[in-house]
Amino acid sequence: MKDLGVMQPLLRVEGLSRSYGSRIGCADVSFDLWPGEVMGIVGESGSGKTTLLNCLAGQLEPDGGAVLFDQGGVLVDTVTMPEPQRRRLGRTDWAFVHQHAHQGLRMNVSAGGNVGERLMAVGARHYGDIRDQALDWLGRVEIAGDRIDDRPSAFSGGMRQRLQIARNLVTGPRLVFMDEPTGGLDVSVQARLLDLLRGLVREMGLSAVIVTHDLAVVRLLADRLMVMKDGHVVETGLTDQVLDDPQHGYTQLLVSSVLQV
Ligand SMILES: Nc1ncnc2c1ncn2[C@@H]1O[C@H](COP(=O)(O)OP(=O)(O)OP(=O)(O)O)[C@@H](O)[C@H]1O
Repeated sequence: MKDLGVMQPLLRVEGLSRSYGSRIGCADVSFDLWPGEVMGIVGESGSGKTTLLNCLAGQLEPDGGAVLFDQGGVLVDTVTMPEPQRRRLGRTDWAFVHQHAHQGLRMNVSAGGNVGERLMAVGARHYGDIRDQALDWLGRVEIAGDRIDDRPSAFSGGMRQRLQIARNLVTGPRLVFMDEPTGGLDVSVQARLLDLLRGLVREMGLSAVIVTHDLAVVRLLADRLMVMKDGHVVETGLTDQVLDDPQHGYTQLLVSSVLQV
């Protein structure tokens, strides 16, 4: 029999809340994320998805609650840890894919440099190795190797987003946060990107938290789903279960596309 006693979540979120004055951003959010699991967070505009993601990723200070991350078998609260330690996590164990690629890329640095920089942040020093790995990753995100010295400002929206993904995944992070990774792109470009992301998630066994208002994105990528409304989690469960048999009235509206999300 499997010893379930030794299993520990990668991330444990407890009672996370953040308000903006009297306006609720997110309130009392709790969940566990297991290694290799992808959690989708859905909800209409203004439901608190981005606030929650930013609090999880240490980019926004919550008013209360804990974000515990597994470090060598111990769950450490990343909210109360010293800032330099949290920044280090952001460079090593965590990755953040922004909706707008320019927020996650250095637009005036070459594509290879954008990828190589992350490797250097975790200690890589050998120029040849860094370039080889960058080249390999450009290939994995379907960017031709001869574009390695081009700047992302010369790339299309889809290419920029794929480059941002390469930059984030090259170091093998243990947890990836994604904010609307396919948002703002043409539909055909979205489909290709989604396909690519699905391949990478499966191949690398990625643990991720993905915020989106696009149910097709969670259908393809997320194992589990959290539905948010007015800052609160109203429903949570396995993705297919929630989408095929939504229990909460709000989720039913969301799934039946009555709500404009
Ligand atoms: N900087 C801010 N100042 C004041 N209120 C904010 C701020 N950021 C978000 N809010 C409010 O917090 C609530 C949640 O917003 P949030 O951006 O987290 O939602 P969202 O689900 O990510 O929306 P969208 O899908 O449109 O990005 C909203 O009522 C929003 O108006």
